[in-house]
Amino acid sequence: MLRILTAGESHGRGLVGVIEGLPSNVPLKLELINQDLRRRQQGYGRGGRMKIEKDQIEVMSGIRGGKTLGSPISFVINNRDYDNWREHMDPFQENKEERRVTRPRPGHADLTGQMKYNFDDIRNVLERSSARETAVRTAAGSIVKQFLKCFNIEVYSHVVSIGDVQLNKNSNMFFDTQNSDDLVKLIKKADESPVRCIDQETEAAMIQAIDEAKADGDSLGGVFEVHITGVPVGLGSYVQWDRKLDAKLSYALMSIQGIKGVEIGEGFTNTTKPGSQVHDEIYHQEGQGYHRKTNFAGGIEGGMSNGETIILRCGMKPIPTLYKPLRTVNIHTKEVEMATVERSDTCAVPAASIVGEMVAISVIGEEFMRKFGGDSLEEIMKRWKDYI
Ligand SMILES: Cc1cc2nc3c(=O)[nH]c(=O)nc-3n(C[C@H](O)[C@H](O)[C@H](O)COP(=O)(O)O)c2cc1C
Ligand SMILES: C=C(O[C@@H]1CC(C(=O)O)=C[C@@H](OP(=O)(O)O)[C@H]1O)C(=O)O
Repeated sequence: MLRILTAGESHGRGLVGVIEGLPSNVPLKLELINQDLRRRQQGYGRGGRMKIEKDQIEVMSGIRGGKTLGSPISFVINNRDYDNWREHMDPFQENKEERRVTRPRPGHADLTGQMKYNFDDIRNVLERSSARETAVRTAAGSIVKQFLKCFNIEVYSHVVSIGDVQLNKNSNMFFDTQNSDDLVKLIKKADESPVRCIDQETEAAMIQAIDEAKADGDSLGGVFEVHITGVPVGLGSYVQWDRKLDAKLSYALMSIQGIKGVEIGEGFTNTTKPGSQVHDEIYHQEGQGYHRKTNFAGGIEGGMSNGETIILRCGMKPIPTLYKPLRTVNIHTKEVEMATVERSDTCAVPAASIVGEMVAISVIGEEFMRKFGGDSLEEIMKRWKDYI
């Protein structure tokens, strides 16, 4: 079992992560983890906080001499912003009453969290509900990513829509496995671009949409796509509902702050077509084995990976904090007021696409361990080679 736990408040001292269940002897480069942390911090539409933070992993246990020990890996990511928030975070502060956050933001965890945990200060909710937590899941996923790279499994993502600006459907949605290498090249290139879109013209329109939303004090959501290549046939299972790979991936992706929809392959488009145009025909060739020429299923059939690229699409709602705030109710006076304006992102879809990669690859890691699991990398490698 591969398990990942996170802890930490957005403006507290820092964040903590624990990963348990990785085998020993996996070579890990901290620079690659820091690179993924940097990728998550970038993306057009982010607010002032990302100029303050320079996320870096500080390993506390589980790695020695650049390799995993098989023991729990624990690590810390510091919040540089803590120095600016010490007084707000101190429960014995002076002016405590005045500093309380009392005007819940529609769309955030504020109101329900305050009622559920019986707080008189919404800061107690927003500190943990914040997507700052995704820095830890990114670092953890990046570690799992390095493990799976030993087995030629890789993960990519790109943004397919921001607000109502969409990537032309024909350019990537009707994914043809024969052209997958070309698409991967495009997606890798998009990693460098501000919105992470594979088409430059669409990218420019997305940037404009974000700029306009920012100028209006508004926010935008959108859709990103995650591709996982090299996944062997048979991760996940049809034998029990909670072992299905599509269900596990959806669960993990849905847990990312702001994600409200998950689609596997052409899930929704397929609902509008007859079966003859939807199901991927099966071929066999010496050397290549079984394969498909289309991938409308997104690499998963019957709750199991079928050997094709796994394609996942996530819909993110617009950011709840608005500089032109919505109407709300003060939790102390019950008077109508405008919602709290905390410093905020305008659009975090490009950033969320990196988190999507990392939580998806973590699920693949967990299922990979379930199928080929062993105590050392060498032991797992033997089992994997034998199976392949
Ligand atoms: C990378 C990332 C950055 C985010 N930045 C903000 C932000 O700056 N302001 C904000 O109000 N919400 C932001 N969110 C979204 C909120 O965290 C999220 O909407 C909130 O926790 C409520 O959860 P829910 O939308 O899943 O219901 C961000 C989400 C992600 C993934
Ligand atoms: C800190 C991060 O994202 C934060 C997520 C977030 C929210 O409400 O989810 C609100 C903002 O926090 P702050 O008010 O400190 O600027 C974002 O910056 C991060 O991604 O590392």
